[in-house]
Amino acid sequence: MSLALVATSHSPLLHHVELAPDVSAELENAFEQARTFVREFDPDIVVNFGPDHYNGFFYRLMPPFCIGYSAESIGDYGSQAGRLDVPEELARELAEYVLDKGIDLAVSLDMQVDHGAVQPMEILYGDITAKPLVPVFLNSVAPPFTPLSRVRLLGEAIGRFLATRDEKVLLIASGGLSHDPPVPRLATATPDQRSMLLGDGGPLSPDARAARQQRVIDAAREFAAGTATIQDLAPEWDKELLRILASGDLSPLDAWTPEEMTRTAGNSSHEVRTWIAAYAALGAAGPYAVQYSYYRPIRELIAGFGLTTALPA
Ligand SMILES: O=C(O)CCc1cccc(O)c1O
Ligand SMILES: [Fe+2]
Repeated sequence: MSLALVATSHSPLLHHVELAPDVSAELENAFEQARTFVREFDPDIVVNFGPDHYNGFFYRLMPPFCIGYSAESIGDYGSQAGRLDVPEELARELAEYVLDKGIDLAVSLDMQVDHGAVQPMEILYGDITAKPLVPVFLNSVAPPFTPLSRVRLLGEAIGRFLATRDEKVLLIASGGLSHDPPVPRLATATPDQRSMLLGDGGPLSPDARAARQQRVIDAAREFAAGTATIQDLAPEWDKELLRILASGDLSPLDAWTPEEMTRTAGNSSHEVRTWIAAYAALGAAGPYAVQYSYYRPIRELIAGFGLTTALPA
């Protein structure tokens, strides 16, 4: 067994807004560093820690964690649609192992995933089917949230399972860091939004999807112009998180409450759960060292944008 990790923010706005040329070049350099890293590691399989934004998981039944035995990307914001190459047998063995260690999770025989799960594969490989991939969903937008200690334990159990395997495994985490894009929320939902959040009515109509995406694109333009009402990015919180993840000791995160995360870093800051799980998985196999670390708060993307790579030390 050997492990490697790429954790990166995602933002569908990458393809829908203009960035200053220097920021764009800097970001492209970060992506290129990650591409070189995965090319050199040359994984056999990917374990992909991703959130969802009410495209595959709804309040009709919202699990904290779910492993997909089979999965399909819905293709929102122009992301690549279609089935992922999920090794079903491995996904099942992983889910059984994690449950056996006392970490409750759901399984899906047909997981639907959105940009939040697939964008790193698009950035790294230009193809979401480039590697066999086991999708691990962590609820990161739909309160109530499980404590971070449970996220850490999920990651550790996955890391221990992977330590028993022969494959070279790339751990991918997707999301965060601080950010507060205008994703509909149950607490403030209109009746129509509430029905959408429940998952009633099936897939959004093309018009409804276009309207939903345009609302986020408009919010990003306003946020960059300084006129949006969404919560500001929290660079100090982001840097503290990156410091803790790089330290190899994730236990300080057990004291971070979901409420405080939301208050300080925004409703979608919970996407950092994917990073915590992936780093915990890497750490379960032994000491690690961060190889590359990029961070910049990018209002045009509505993201405290981070990208790190890490390897066993
Ligand atoms: O439309 C949505 O559901 C949210 C889109 C979105 C925007 C900025 C950063 C993100 O992480 C993100 O997911
Ligand atoms: Fe997201």
